[in-house]
Amino acid sequence: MAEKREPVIQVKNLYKIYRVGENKVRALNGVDLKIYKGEFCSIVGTSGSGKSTMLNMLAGLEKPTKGEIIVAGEHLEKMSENQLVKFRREHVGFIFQSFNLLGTMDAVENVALPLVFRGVSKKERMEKADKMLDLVGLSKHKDHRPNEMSGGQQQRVGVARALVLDPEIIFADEPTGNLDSNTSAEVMRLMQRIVRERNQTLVMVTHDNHLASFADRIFHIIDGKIVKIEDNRNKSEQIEGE
Ligand SMILES: Nc1ncnc2c1ncn2[C@@H]1O[C@H](COP(=O)(O)OP(=O)(O)OP(=O)(O)O)[C@@H](O)[C@H]1O
Repeated sequence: MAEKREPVIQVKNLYKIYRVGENKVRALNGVDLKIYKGEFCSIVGTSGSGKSTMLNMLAGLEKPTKGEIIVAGEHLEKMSENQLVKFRREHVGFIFQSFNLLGTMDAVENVALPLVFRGVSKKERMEKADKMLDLVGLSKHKDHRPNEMSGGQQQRVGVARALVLDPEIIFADEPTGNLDSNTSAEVMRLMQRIVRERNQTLVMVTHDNHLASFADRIFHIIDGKIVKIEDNRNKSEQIEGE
């Protein structure tokens, strides 16, 4: 059972409170959750519910007001900025809504780019990027630039680029926000398959219940609180901690 395994992400009593003038906004208002290795989890909620804040905390992009965030055995809330940069480089991959591809580079070069910062040789970079593009079904588009590809193809390049470093955890913020519903479903199925095959952990935030349902488990967030966890694998519902 998943519950017996060590979680790769654990959040305890997490709060993020923003001050806006005289007011306090409780973006996260006491969150507890566990995510296990190999899971595809989605965090779903309406605009302003706290999804992006949650993802930023889990990825070490922002500091909490209170609480613990333990990712890959490390306490993020205790880290300095420099330690967080190192943590992200070593453990985390990102898939963005806007793809963030470089227009002057072709698909292989875009996918190989993160490896440049790792000091990987050119030959090895190209080989790895080439393999990743095969994995995401873009074997025929390797020398295409972003403006010579469809939105779905561009996002598949984005997925390949996030995975080329073989990160333990991948974070995706509305990864198909710019795509039509059929293409979105295709990208979801692709992410689902790859994460399963490679036993990676994927955390996605979205406002879209249908897209969220592609995940193994779905965390519903309202006003900075997880109100329900759906388990798609056995279709039962559970409340965290029970
Ligand atoms: N830097 C900030 N300063 C003040 N308030 C903030 C800040 N960032 C977020 N908030 C507030 O915190 C709450 C949660 O915001 P968050 O961006 O996490 O929501 P979200 O669910 O991702 O929404 P969306 O789907 O619209 O992106 C909102 O009320 C928002 O106004």
